[in-house]
Amino acid sequence: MDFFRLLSRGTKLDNAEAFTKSGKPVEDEDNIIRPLDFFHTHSTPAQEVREKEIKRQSEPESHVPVIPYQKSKTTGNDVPHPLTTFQDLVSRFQVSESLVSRIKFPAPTQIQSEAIPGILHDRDILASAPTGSGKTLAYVLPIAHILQKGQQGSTNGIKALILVPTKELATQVLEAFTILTRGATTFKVQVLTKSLLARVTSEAGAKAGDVLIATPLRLVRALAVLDFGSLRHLVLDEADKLFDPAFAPQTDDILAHLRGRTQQKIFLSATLPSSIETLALNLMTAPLRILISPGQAAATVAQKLVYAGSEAGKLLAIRQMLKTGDLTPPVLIFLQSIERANALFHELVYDGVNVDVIHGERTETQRRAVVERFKKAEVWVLICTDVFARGIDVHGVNLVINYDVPQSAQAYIHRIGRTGRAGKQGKAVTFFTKDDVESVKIVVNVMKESGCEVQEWMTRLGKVDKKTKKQLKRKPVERDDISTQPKKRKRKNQSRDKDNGRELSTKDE
Ligand SMILES: Nc1ncnc2c1ncn2[C@@H]1O[C@H](COP(=O)(O)OP(=O)(O)OP(=O)(O)O)[C@@H](O)[C@H]1O
Repeated sequence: MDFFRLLSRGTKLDNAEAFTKSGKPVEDEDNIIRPLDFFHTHSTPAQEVREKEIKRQSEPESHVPVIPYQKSKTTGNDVPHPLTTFQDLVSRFQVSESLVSRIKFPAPTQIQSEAIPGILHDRDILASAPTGSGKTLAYVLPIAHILQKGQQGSTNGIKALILVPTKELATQVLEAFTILTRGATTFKVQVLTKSLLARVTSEAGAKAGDVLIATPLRLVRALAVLDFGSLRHLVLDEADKLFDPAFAPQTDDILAHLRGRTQQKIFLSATLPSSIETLALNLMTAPLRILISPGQAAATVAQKLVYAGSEAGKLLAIRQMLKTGDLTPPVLIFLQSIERANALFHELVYDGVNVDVIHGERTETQRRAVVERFKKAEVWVLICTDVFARGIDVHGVNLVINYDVPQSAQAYIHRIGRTGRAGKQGKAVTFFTKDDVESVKIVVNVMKESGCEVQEWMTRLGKVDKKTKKQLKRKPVERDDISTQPKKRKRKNQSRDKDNGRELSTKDE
């Protein structure tokens, strides 16, 4: 096949050694894995690197990097002047000195600079800006100011509703509000947890807070009992995800329920396909459309494609990286299904790696605990499905590995966007095999769009047609089993994983 002829020419030019599954060098093009050259720039032992990372996390605020500005376009009527400094908020918008003093960053990021004045001027906002560019603060800050100033009056209902696709992201948005308003808040921010849902649905008059952060699946069950009479701001964070088939029915119900009540709509994401843009613009009034490097991966992520030959080659590559100390923690590894994530988890646990796994079949408590442990650096390698691809901000993730090629450009951009955040540098590696002949084109295209250096064979791949793109989104590539474990142990692991799943159906939402 032409693709593999191109590929083999490209990889040979790489001047990299090739290995069989057994670790012996070979000439053969099949079943090969090539060393990941850019990892070889540092080979510090993992423990030492970890200590450095912890030290870096506790650096004083003055070391916070300024996120560089990128190509942007803001359109709409009467586009407000961008914000130059956070201090401008005091003179231009009478934001309190105490609120501004809690911002720990030296300057607003580009999206903050463009969106904050728009929100404070009461405009609807449709914004696309790269992963890790500070979109959360871009809406949390102005909403906190408006609520603190008491411009809402003293009614009891929900004044701001923030919709997000995952519970982890909901918790993160709550933290952003808490950091900004700690000790001085005149309003209450709540996540619609299982217990809050139970309270508002069973106790007459139970309050859901001034700001409610919710996932669509849970919110839709509480719509009838929540008081949206004073709603002023509706934020859809990861807006495109909230309109994809997994959430669209609930998101539609929520928007229909709120029709006519919401005063300001703010939709954000790092990826806004044109269909979602059209849909969003139809829901808005005289919006500001802010596009910062739309459809591109964050410029701070060094992207790399690695031909792994076969499924066994991928596992070998991971083991090789572990051996050489190239798997510098914290690391995220994405797989296409829960079953595969569990299988890789059992392989790496068996290898003695400090690893955990997060996906939709783990209970809410387990998910919370895993994220906490990963944030505290108690877990070094976190295996995940796309449930962890959106919005999650873990300080200093060094490396994202796409063990399985993602099924869309959006999934790829969000997955690799877990590294290279807030102006820091990160690395992303995508393994592919001959099963990925179409999906790898999507990755190459994003690499080209993001200005990455691409090898000669990549430039000849062409694009995926629309039909194939749709098929890929709907149905993941069928792959060989990951597990190398004896049948008996494999069955034991699978039954333990199933128990986790059963626990989910009774304990989780
Ligand atoms: N002005 C700023 N300067 C430097 N860092 C900032 C600034 N504002 C926010 N950050 C930090 O940048 C990181 C990424 O922010 P945030 O999670 O809001 O990104 P995002 O654009 O929403 O990303 P994603 O698209 O992945 O959800 C956070 O750790 C945040 O604290």
